[in-house]
Amino acid sequence: MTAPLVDSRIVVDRGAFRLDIHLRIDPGEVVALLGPNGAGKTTALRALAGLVPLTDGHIRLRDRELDDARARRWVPPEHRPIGVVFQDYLLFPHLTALENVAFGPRSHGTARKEARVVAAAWLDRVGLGDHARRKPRQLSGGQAQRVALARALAVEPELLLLDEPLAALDARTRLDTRAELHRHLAAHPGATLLVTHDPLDALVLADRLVILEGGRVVQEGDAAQITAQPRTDYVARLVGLNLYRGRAAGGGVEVAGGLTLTTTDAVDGDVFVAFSPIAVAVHLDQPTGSPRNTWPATITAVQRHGDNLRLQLDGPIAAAADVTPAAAAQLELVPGRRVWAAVKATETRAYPADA
Ligand SMILES: Nc1ncnc2c1ncn2[C@@H]1O[C@H](COP(=O)(O)OP(=O)(O)OP(=O)(O)O)[C@@H](O)[C@H]1O
Repeated sequence: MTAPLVDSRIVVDRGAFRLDIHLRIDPGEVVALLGPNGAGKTTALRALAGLVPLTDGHIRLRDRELDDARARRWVPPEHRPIGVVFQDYLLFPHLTALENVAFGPRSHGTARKEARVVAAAWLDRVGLGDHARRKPRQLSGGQAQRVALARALAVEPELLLLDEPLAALDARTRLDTRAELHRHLAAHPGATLLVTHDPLDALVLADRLVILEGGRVVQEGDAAQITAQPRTDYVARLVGLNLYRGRAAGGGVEVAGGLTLTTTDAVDGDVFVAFSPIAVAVHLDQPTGSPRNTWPATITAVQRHGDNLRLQLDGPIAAAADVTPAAAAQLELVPGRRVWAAVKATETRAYPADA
């Protein structure tokens, strides 16, 4: 096992909110910090950058202690081998693209002339060599993002921090910039921490996902592990699954509302059961026949979901069900309608809750 590049315990108190996480990042690794609003993602990123003091814990980068709350050690941001791209890029409006990028190396002590040479090379690498003299207001959102990335990479940081790097872009630009960012991150020899609440950014750009909720890590792993076995409602929604906690015994899992779901996975004790909204069939009468789980439900909402419609169902368990527009029209699936939901045992996945 290689030694981690970043080894940290980050504790930050902000009034009623407390962030308390262990975060390790390997050399060359891209980690996405994912979580709902207010989970503490930006706080963690700002603590790593040296912009927020630790209440407790430490931040070690390679063999250097950047922060140690108890020893009262704190290395200021400009002396950290860290590059940051903020959510709104924070380009200086009165400086040209070239001067904005040169600001990175300048603030790390590089001489003016050399900083401009480095900056020009980085602008070339992000495809903006011919925009060097433009001011930020003369750049598109995607171009400003690339200037901010060039500025962060121009200091050759050991750790690159990206805070919602694509959030300010429209859908089309986002697609192109995401692919481009992926190339730059693959070429970046240092480690990267990416803060996002877009699961697609995380899945495309990151090697590993760390999921934060309420200032704590609730789950971490690669995309396959997380999508296979979500462990919280937030993660389940993120990967598009219905998720329930229950007690398993003899092939059945007792979940909420006295409902027992039959699964084909051999499990025992406290478990999660997950299934996709696509696996949920909706009927007007209780279906019989092949081994199915069925329960009565009321439609509470109908939303467009890709080519299908997504129904929110209330009942002994809350569930999302995807149906075709044709089925919805034929069965008159509208809010308030009482239906039967059905899921085949083979479409469910059950796994231990305390793994
Ligand atoms: N400067 C501050 N002073 C006091 N509390 C703050 C400050 N900044 C953030 N907080 C609080 O810290 C908590 C975490 O905020 P943070 O911005 O880290 O979350 P986040 O996961 O990045 O959220 P978002 O996705 O909305 O950006 C929130 O409860 C927030 O209200």
